Amino acid sequence: MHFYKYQGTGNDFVIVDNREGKYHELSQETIHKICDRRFGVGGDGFMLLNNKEGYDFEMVYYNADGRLGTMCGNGGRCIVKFAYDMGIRRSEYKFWAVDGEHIATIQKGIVSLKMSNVSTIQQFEDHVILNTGSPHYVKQVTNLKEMNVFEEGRKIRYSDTFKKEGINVNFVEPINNHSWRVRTYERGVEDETYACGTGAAAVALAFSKEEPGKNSIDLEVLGGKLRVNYTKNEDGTFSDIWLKGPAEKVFEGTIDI
Ligand SMILES: N[C@@H](CCC[C@H](N)C(=O)O)C(=O)O
Repeated sequence: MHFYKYQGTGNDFVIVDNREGKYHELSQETIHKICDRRFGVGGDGFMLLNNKEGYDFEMVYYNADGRLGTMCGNGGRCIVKFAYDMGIRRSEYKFWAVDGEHIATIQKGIVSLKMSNVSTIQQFEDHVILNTGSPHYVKQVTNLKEMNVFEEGRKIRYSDTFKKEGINVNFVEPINNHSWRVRTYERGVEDETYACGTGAAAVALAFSKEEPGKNSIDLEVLGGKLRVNYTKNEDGTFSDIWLKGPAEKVFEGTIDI
């Protein structure tokens, strides 16, 4: 199987062009092995680029554990860059993913991806839960640089409340008024990753200003910088959510499956 490896702020993915439909039947075990950093190519996730009527393509996303995933923001940005590199050239992309239609653009190496609208945010005493295409737990902490995100994130992800469905756990610390530092424990990878796009969007919305209006937040993640733009509506819902950042090809090759 010919594969391509892409990364967006260090969130890395193996991508396969499946427009001929040869790879619809890959097993969970095969995908898990491809994503293994010792026995396979290595990646936080695996994606198929499929044909889809009425769209430029369809994105099918699997977590590194080989299970079909919910939406992946950085994966979405990487697959748009992949589509461009494969000759699918558009000024504006329209593609289908597990949570519905997405729009994206590429400008000067920055891939901007429109995320699904968010209507509900659950506020708890010391954390926030919301779904930006994937489920996220967001908690503000101090000394984030020194924190053991793997251990602390894992405790929450495998707590009685979340162990069945799983959740992505984001720890955040403000840098200034418009930027936050974020580190994420990702469900399905079951480890800290260098970035999480739906997590970055979740952090931006979880700590949005009280007043409705347009806003822009910068997120510093282990693998670089992301930006999230959004509109907070009068009724407290969020729309026009854009995830922005770099996405690039790392290498390509073939693997026996
Ligand atoms: N890396 C992601 C999120 C991928 C999905 C996640 N692992 C889950 O199971 O919810 C991103 O960039 O959004």
